[in-house]
Amino acid sequence: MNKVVIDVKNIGMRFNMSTQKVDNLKEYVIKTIKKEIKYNEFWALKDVSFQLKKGERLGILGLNGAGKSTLLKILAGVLKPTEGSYSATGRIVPLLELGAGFEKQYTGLENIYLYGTMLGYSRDFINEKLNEIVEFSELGDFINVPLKNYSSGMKSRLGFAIATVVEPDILILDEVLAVGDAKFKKKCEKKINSMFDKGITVLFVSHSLPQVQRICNRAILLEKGKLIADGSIEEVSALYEEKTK
Ligand SMILES: Nc1ncnc2c1ncn2[C@@H]1O[C@H](COP(=O)(O)OP(=O)(O)OP(=O)(O)O)[C@@H](O)[C@H]1O
Repeated sequence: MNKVVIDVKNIGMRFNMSTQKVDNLKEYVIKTIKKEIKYNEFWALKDVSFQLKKGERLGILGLNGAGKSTLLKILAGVLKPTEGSYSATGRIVPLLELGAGFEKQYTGLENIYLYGTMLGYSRDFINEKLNEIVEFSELGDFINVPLKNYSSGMKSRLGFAIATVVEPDILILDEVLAVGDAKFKKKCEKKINSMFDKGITVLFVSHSLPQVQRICNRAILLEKGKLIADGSIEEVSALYEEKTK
C-alpha cells in the first residue's frame, strides 16, 4: 500500500475582516491608534482533515471563497493555520498565484535564478537545467526582457517551467494553468501526466472541471471552509456539479 505523504489534521484558518472602510494608510494608522477599527472574525477553513497517499492527485473543488487557495497556501507553508496541524513528506513544489516569487524589474533569465534559489535549487543545478527551462517556457528572446513587460500567460509559462524541472514529489498547483493558452495548457498537462508514472502527488485547484477531471483521481469539496465530501473524482465532481446548478 502506498504511504501517506500528506496528513492534514483539523486545520482551521481564521482571518480578521475589517468591518469599516478605510481609504488610505494615514486613516488606517489613526483609526488603529484610536482603536476605532473593528474586526469580525471569519473562518476561511474549519476543521479540515484528510490524508493523501503517494501518487494520489487531489482536485480541490468549491465555489468562490470556499477556502481552496487558503488550504493550498497553508500546505505550501505560506500561511500558518490558526488551528490544527499538517505534515508532508518529500519535496513540495508550490505554484501558487501568478508571479509569486518573481521580481518584475528583473529579466526572465534573472528570475530563473531568483525563483530557482527560492525553491532550493543550487546555482550549478540551475545552470545545468537552464536550456531546458527556457525551451519549455517558449519565451524565446523575451527571456532577456524584464518581467514587468510579460503577459500573465508568459509569467505562468516561466513559473511552470522552473517549478517542474525538478520532478517534485508533491506538486501544488493553484489556477496556474488558467491563463496559459490552449497549446501551453496541453503541454503542461502532458508534463504533469509524464510525472504520474513516477508517483508524483498533486494538489490541484482550477475552476475548469474538465481539467481537474483529466489530472486528478480523487477530489475533496469545500463549502464555506468546511470539507463536505472526499472521494473519487467522479463522485465528488458529480456532487460539485449538482451544487453549481
Ligand atoms: N489574507 C486574507 N485576509 C482576510 N480574508 C481572507 C484572506 N485570504 C482569504 N480570505 C478570505 O477567505 C475566504 C476563502 O478564500 P480563498 O481564496 O481560499 O477561496 P477560494 O476557494 O480559493 O476562492 P476562489 O475560487 O474565488 O479563488 C474568502 O472569503 C476570502 O475573502
